[in-house]
Amino acid sequence: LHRNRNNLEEFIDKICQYVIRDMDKYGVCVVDKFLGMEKGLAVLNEVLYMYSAGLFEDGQLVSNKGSTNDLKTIRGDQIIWLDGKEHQCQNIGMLISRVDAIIMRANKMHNNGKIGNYTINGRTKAMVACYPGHGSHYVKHVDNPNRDGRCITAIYYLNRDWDIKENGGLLRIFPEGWRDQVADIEPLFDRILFFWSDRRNPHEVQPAYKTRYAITLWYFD
Ligand SMILES: O=C(O)CNC(=O)c1n[nH]c2ccccc2c1=O
Ligand SMILES: [Fe+2]
Repeated sequence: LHRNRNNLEEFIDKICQYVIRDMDKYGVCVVDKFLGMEKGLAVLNEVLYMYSAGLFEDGQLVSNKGSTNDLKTIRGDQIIWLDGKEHQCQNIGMLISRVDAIIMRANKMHNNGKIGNYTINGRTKAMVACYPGHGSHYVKHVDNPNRDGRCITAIYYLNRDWDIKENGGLLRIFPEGWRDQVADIEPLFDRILFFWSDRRNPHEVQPAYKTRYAITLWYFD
């Protein structure tokens, strides 16, 4: 266990350098193979179990232009809020503590205890979101447009064998200052994404045609 702990510490340090550099440079950072296959699957199985148990709240109704241009209301994202200490959520809890470790370490390591210009001192619970397919999407938005305290969005994706052409569900970020460039992020299994939550990063979830799961944490300063 001791050896694993060292590896974990080293891993967290490495990821942390990467997050600090990319957040400073782009305001967006993607890390793949965040937990590894075994732990990633354990998190996915807990999410699937809760979904099959009907624990997700009903998705918000989103009006969608139907094929004949009539307004079709479809169910958008369905969510459940967790603190990771619930029964049957210990792997989700482990994921949350790994992300916390990265953010807290980045806080310490970077220009006297700040990441960007923030001193992170808290976060929301974890929001597990499911886009049920059938074109469910999320319109272009800013997570924190009016200084509600959230400064970093962290999204962990759980979608195995995801084919963006077939299944859609692309996350497109329109980073401020990138002119007409965009950041297209596929919601791939065991991928984690960080970005500044404020107006620097308007983003949208394009229509998904297969069930699409993600776990989001928002960090406060
Ligand atoms: O899943 C993604 O790739 C990006 N997802 C989002 O930007 C996103 N942003 N804000 C929300 C607020 C409430 C419920 C779901 C969401 C949501 O999926
Ligand atoms: Fe968002």
